[in-house]
Amino acid sequence: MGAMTKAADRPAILWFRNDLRLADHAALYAAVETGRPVLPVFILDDAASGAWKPGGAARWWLHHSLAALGQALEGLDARLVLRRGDSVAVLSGLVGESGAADVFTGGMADPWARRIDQAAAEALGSQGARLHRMRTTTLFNPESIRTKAGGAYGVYTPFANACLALGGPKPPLPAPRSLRAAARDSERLGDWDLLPAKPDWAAGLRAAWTPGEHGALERAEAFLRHGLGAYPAARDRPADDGTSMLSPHLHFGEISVVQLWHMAQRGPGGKGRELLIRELLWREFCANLLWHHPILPDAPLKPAFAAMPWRDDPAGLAAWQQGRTGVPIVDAGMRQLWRIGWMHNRVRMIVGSFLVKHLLIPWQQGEAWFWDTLVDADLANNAGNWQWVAGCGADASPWFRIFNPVLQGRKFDPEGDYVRRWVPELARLEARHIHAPWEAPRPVLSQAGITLGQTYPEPVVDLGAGRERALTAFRRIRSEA
Ligand SMILES: Cc1cc2nc3c(=O)[nH]c(=O)nc-3n(C[C@H](O)[C@H](O)[C@H](O)COP(=O)(O)OP(=O)(O)OC[C@H]3O[C@@H](n4cnc5c(N)ncnc54)[C@H](O)[C@@H]3O)c2cc1C
Repeated sequence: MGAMTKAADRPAILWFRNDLRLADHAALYAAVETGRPVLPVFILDDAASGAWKPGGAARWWLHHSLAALGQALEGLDARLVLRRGDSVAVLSGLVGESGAADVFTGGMADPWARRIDQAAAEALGSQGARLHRMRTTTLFNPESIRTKAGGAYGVYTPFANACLALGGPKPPLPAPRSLRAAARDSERLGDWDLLPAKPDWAAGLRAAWTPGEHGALERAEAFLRHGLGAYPAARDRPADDGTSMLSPHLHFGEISVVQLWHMAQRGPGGKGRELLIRELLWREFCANLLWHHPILPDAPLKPAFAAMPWRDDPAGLAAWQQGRTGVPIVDAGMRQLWRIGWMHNRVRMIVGSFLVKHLLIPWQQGEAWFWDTLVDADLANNAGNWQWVAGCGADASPWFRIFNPVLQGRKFDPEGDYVRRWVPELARLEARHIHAPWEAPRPVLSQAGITLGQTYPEPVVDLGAGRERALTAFRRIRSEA
């Protein structure tokens, strides 16, 4: 069939990955520009991604995002082709079936995806077709941000300054107005079992989010209009919902970071814009780290940390995962994560520090739990930030600086409203006790309906002792770290 197809009718395959949108999509744009019919495809390849296949919360999001993309394509009289299996085999099959000569794609700097890219380029080449890889998920090409000596940046600030010196990314590309679509058989999204069924734990996710390009743009516009001004003050107070909550939309590429950058330039700006751009550059930095250090999700960038005397503590890990550590700000964060698949950044730092320092549990175990429960689970951001929290990353917080979760709670949740929202059994406790209920006088606790050890746990670790244990462990590897 391939050889029989007239050149002008040979479709261009558009292989969607974590760039599930129509606007500012360099690969889609290039496919449309060929003037040939476009065959849009998404491949679910759980075997290739291995341990890093999308976790439970991300699968929920992926289902809805693909449904939204499918609908948007139908608006252009095109049909999204869904296939499951080995990416290279699926692409080769589609090229064989359709006679396509070109496959356009973007997305995915993840090491497993880069391996697929290489294998796909070779396989398609042997069929007389070409893989065109475009940039759709980052501001800049990771190879283009280099130190003066030509190396990769390991520290955020000079990296961010190098990006800013480039003067920002090019303006975003428009979404295609029309599409000459090619069609092939598609699997049914419902058959992929991406949604939880028994039990259906996704009620909180459904209430909190609207996956898809439309939902992403609405959230971005609302945040830029109403949230950016207050962002500098509100972004560190988890009770205020003062951040954009765009991370899952950015991870799945329902809005591009380039679009967001340019949208942010239009408004009044000021400090809020500057800080938002700085955060987008943290995302870029993590992507860059993963590009240059594919081991980032698995092993410490500072090799001395491989000798860290971590503890094996299944009970401590379970208490942390379930939000039952007895440390209110930690439990609030972990329960927010469980309920809506997202946690405020300040609290991510607190719960991360508590796990790796006070409990001395390996950061990879926290990383894995986040991977399964975050709707924004992103290989680069998750690994980069866990390494930062653990002190073993490229540009990490010093190991000996150990967050005190009580002081962090009092500083960033002074009224205790965030704790009250997510840990309702503490809701009646006054603000001055809410971050350390074990220090509250017994009558105060009983007036608030709390019996420690029964209605709410005693702390799983004495904070002072946990801190000392962590420092001792660190001293053992310090000479090399
Ligand atoms: C232990 C730990 C694990 C994390 N895991 C992830 C993850 O899997 N996926 C993820 O997207 N973020 C992760 N982060 C980073 C950060 O917490 C989230 O990006 C942020 O909370 C998302 O909320 P927002 O969209 O409202 O952020 P905003 O403050 O509105 O920031 C806008 C965007 O900037 C980017 N950004 C902000 N902070 C960071 C950061 N520290 N590192 C990288 N990018 C950042 C995100 O894309 C975010 O959507 C992690 C942080 C920690 C401490």
